[in-house]
Amino acid sequence: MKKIAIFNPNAGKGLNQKTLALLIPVFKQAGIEVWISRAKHDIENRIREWCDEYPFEKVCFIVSGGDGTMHEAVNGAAGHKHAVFASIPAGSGNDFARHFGGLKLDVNLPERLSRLQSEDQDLITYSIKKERVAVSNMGAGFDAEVAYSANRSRIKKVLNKLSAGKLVYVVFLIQQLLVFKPYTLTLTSDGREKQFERVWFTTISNQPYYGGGMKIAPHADTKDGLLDVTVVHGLSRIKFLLVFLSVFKGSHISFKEVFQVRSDLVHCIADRDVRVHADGEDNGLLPAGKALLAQIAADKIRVAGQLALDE
Ligand SMILES: Nc1ncnc2c1ncn2[C@@H]1O[C@H](COP(=O)(O)OP(=O)(O)OP(=O)(O)O)[C@@H](O)[C@H]1O
Repeated sequence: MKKIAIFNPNAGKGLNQKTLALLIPVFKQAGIEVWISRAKHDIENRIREWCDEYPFEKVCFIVSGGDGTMHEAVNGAAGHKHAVFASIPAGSGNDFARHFGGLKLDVNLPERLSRLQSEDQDLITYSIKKERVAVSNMGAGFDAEVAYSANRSRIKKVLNKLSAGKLVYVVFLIQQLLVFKPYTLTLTSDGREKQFERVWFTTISNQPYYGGGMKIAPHADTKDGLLDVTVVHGLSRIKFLLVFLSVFKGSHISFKEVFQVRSDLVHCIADRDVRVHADGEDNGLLPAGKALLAQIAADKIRVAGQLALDE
């Protein structure tokens, strides 16, 4: 199997050049090609090229970065049946590795990698302007606005360097709490249509975690062929804050204003333009009245990584 280690030097605290200089010869010796990305979209594009170069060979992409980097990587390999992913969690959130497992970046990585089993896992396909995939979750509303503001802010880079990247989300959570305007949602899931008023956010989850360890869909299972939909609606600003904070523990599901359903196909229409994220990455605005369609992808994603993060 061809093995390629891909590094996003801008994720999290940034790449430690000294560590990498030490590791590159070890990786090469173990037959692992090393590639360092420079700019957004490079990983997606380069992985697509590799998949075209090796159409019938198994290729293991060992990806160092956060959830945004994993989002790029899985989109690059979408439709390629022989791609396997392993994650070196190096971002500020790392929800991919929290659920699927991650590898520590050290000289023993090649040996650990060779012992890992890979398994097929569900993947989300969604379409707004074009068809894309998301591996952990996607959503519309308040959380997408928080992620959008946080990822664009300069303070995230500074806080990441201080290993406090998550703090930026608290800053923008408070800001959005003051300005966010809830929307009306028409949701079709599990074959039924339902309307919700004063919706703060709608999340479509493949796995339990999002936002850096928040248990938004505590019972989500990446092998059940179903998406876990969460709609948080009908709350005052103060009560919404209370419910949102309870997501860290997963206890939000006991509030009557939190609706959850499982479905292989989900259809969302909002009454106003609403911001959408996929794996925490901005996907622009879903225009009012236009449908966001998300479903379990026909093809599974193969992931190697049983050493789940224990944070
Ligand atoms: N292919 C790429 N090559 C280099 N830099 C990238 C690439 N894609 C994104 N970036 C930059 O990397 C940073 C974000 O990476 P990523 O989203 O993986 O990690 P994070 O934001 O630190 O953590 P998380 O997404 O887990 O919260 C941003 O500064 C972004 O501009």
